[in-house]
Amino acid sequence: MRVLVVTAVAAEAAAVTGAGADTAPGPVLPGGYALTRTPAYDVLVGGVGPAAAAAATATALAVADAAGEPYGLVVSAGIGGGFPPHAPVGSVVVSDSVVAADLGAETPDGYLPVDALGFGRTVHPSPAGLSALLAEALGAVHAPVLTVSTVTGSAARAAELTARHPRAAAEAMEGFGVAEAAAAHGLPVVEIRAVSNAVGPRDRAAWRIGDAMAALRQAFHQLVPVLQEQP
Ligand SMILES: O=C(O)c1cccc(C(=O)CC[C@H]2O[C@@H](n3cnc4c(=O)[nH]cnc43)[C@H](O)[C@@H]2O)c1
Repeated sequence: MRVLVVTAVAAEAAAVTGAGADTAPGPVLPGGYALTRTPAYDVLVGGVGPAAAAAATATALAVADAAGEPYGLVVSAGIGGGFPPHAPVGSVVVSDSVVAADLGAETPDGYLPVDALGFGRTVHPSPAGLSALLAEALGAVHAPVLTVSTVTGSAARAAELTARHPRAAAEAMEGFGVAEAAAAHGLPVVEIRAVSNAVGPRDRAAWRIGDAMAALRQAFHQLVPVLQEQP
């Protein structure tokens, strides 16, 4: 099965590709997106935020389809914020669902997700068996991962998200965009996040980006044989 891994930035892609031997630069895709090939998966740098991630992922999937080499699985990967106590800094989260957490409308009675307004969707379930297998292989938290367009920076916002999504273990900015593109191509999606910071009041001094990149690299090192075994 061909696997497409989508990261936001080049440093995350380097952590993911660094885990696999024999990396080779792939074609530069329309739009200028950089693709790197490894024996186990291709890695795409798609940009920050759900819209950039959706555009890049859709491009890579369309190019692969046109070449007659379609992907079978899409993975959104990178660093992210962890919801205490589920996902401490340095831990890894594998999605059981990818959730758009701020796609909707604010009303006097509270937030309404876009599907409650009669449009689209806000949840992409990850394939249950595969995502559980990946989480088990990594010793990772297996839980919903939220996609936000604005990084949470206050206790009040963190509490609001936790109230709406009590099982959520992580938030990041790209997963739902990747998932929308994957779904348009009929493909399953899994999100994998290494936790660099706690979701809550902004505290730049507490970010552990190096530790999270190391955890991301180690996670994909462990995933290579698991992904290569998939039919
Ligand atoms: O300025 C801040 O307070 C701040 C806090 C955390 C992350 C950022 C970023 O600009 C990074 C965005 C980038 O990294 C992913 N990411 C990492 N941590 C989080 C988070 O807590 N919430 C959402 N996204 C996060 C994200 O997927 C982006 O690719 C700034």
